[in-house]
Amino acid sequence: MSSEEIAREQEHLSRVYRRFDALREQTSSGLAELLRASTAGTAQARIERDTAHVRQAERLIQLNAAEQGLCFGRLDVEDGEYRHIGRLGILDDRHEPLLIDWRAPAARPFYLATAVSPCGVRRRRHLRTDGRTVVALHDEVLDPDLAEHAPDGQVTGEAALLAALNAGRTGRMTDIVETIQAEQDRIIRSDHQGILVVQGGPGTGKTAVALHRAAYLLYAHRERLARRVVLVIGPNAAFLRYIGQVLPSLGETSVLLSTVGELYPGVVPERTESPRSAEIKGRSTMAEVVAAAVRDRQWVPEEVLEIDHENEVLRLDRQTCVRVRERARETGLPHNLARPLVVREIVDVLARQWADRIGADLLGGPNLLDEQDVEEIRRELREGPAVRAALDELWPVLTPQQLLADLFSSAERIASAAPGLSAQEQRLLLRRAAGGWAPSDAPLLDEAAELLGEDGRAARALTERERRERLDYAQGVLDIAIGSRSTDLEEGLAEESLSVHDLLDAGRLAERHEEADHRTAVERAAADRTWTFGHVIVDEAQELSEMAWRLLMRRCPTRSMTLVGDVAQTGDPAGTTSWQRVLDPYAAGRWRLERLSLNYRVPAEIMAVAADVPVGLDAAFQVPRSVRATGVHPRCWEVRSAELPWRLGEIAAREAAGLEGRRLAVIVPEARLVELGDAVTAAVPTARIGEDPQAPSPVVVLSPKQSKGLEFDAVLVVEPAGIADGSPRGLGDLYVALTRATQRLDVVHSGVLPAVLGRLADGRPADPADLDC
Ligand SMILES: Nc1ncnc2c1ncn2[C@@H]1O[C@H](COP(=O)(O)OP(=O)(O)OP(=O)(O)O)[C@@H](O)[C@H]1O
Repeated sequence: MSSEEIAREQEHLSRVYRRFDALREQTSSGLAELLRASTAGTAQARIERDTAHVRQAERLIQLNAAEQGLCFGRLDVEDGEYRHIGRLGILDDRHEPLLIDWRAPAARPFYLATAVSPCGVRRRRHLRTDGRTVVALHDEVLDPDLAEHAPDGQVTGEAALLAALNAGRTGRMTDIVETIQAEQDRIIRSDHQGILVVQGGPGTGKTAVALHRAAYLLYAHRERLARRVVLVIGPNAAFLRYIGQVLPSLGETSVLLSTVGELYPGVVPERTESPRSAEIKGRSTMAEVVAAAVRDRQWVPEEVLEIDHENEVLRLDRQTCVRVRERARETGLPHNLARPLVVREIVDVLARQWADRIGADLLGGPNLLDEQDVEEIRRELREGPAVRAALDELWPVLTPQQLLADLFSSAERIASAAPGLSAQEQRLLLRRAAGGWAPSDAPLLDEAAELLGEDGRAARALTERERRERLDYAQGVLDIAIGSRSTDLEEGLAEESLSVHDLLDAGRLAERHEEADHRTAVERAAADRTWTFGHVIVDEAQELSEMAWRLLMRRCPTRSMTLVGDVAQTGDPAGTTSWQRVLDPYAAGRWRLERLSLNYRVPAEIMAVAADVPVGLDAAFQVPRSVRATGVHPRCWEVRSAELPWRLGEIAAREAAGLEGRRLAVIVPEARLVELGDAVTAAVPTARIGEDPQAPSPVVVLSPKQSKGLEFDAVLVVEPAGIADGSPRGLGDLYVALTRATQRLDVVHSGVLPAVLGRLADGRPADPADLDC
């Protein structure tokens, strides 16, 4: 590329940055002014100031995020005009576009135009920058006339893409705004309103597409989505850390990243459990089990319930209790909300019994007590400890935590609530009441919360008490103000002058002292179980259980969702191998399936080895086509079974020594994670077992499940047969393990290789041509 051309681009880039700096300065001083502004004023004025504050702060975040690689492309269009494309839109002083946001319609041809279908584009240019300096240009000439005269005959095609794909991995996913491909762009900007499912093999950019779709939707529907927040669900904490920087780097903060297990506010899922019990708890039939567990707590005595009252005994017979229980159930109210009815009816029965006894006319006349007396008896009974204890037995107030802890710690309760489970399955649910929660509990807690209902009375009482306290305080302030009024004023004058009371009553003063909720929408969404999100994105969606889907659907009644996954990679026994089975119950006929077919992560040589694995699962699977080959073929090491740990350590140490800042994952059968992990860490002290969600290490030892969604420069897959046989979905796990590498794959085994790795077993170097590269 000629140096004049680079100089011309540099001139434009410098102009863009000058304007960018001015905008940032303006935004940050506007923000500082808002912060300095007094906190006085009407509630309305405060709301307006808070809104302006949030807007300015968001704008500043967007500007800061966009600084690196601010402008990355240029489109030359047919009328001789050109547009620069970047991370955000910037206008000059005369409101002419200096830079177009990558999400704006005018930028779209940058991602879609091809030589066959140029979309009015003559040339697409990628700018490579270092800080604020243009260092290289890559042109793609889409107009045949122009191509003939292109300088140095440069038609660089996919140079920017390949540069991005060949770069070393840092343990943090980066955005792909500069190189989004046409099939990805179509999904990112899809205007489908309901559930969009993106099915694609490993490395096809599903995660990248999902995150860029979130950024696009926030751009296109900012008002609605920023208020309601976008929820992004990932499989585990390490994965969320891996993707955590992508949306902030695009200036988007109205996004909550979470696992399903963390979606029940206040519960941190730390308990480990077997995949088998997680699978049982993930079944949709568990909704019925939870409902039955609630019903089981609505107790009636076998014959009579006796209640001590003032040294006498009141009696509730079974029939009465059954009648009250049925009436409460018939209301259709959640359990806790139906309790007042139960209390009312039971107390009434007892009060009448007591009144009959103490108000009886010994001469046989009518009862001597009037309705007021009976009302007094009701009040006394309601407050009596014995009656309260009886009510707690008949219809206790329950929290979801209490309900499930009681259920899972009692074989008897499990047997009663889950008669459909075999005795062995019931045993798998049994556990100690203490010990916290597992990820599979969150959907059950949520289900229980729906059935129990929040008992809002306590919260309402608290709000009322706080309001009264504020009023009392305000009244006190006014009284002090009146008390301290000057006494020097002449009488007449004092009457005429306005008092504080005339200007402000206690109610309005109290309102001023009301604490504003300064939490962001994302913080509020995270703390609120009943929050409904503007859009929900689910990554590795094939792994979610039926119960997890029930929870997510409740959080998104509009069904505005993007689900990305690969049913060939399903590893969790609770997960699915059919989108239809998962979605039809919630949105039959209203979900759309899109496919991604190109593999950006895994080089052709590795895919040639991995390609037969999903075919072993289902012959209909289409393996994605790799966009690049590296010339590096996977290697296979056979070692003696007894020697595996130390030989693995030796191989890992050799690989680690040649990493040069790159990252290596050693993926082992889950059952041998600790044993083989120890062997690797003994040989490579910097290695870690399990990806650290806080900081990645250059060498990590992972189970296939832990490696899901992640990628590394080099991968060592250990004992593939152990992975394939390790669980009912073992082939899915093996496919995941084999497709994590961006550069090189090695396989270490002691036993026979699984048949699906035939190409590796043949010792034939994998041939990229097999994948139609
Ligand atoms: N258009 C693109 N430009 C540059 N890099 C891309 C592009 N598309 C995907 N990638 C890169 O390819 C790699 C794989 O992408 P991603 O993790 O999104 O794939 P995936 O389909 O979610 O994979 P898996 O199902 O195996 O987890 C990532 O490093 C991503 O940044």
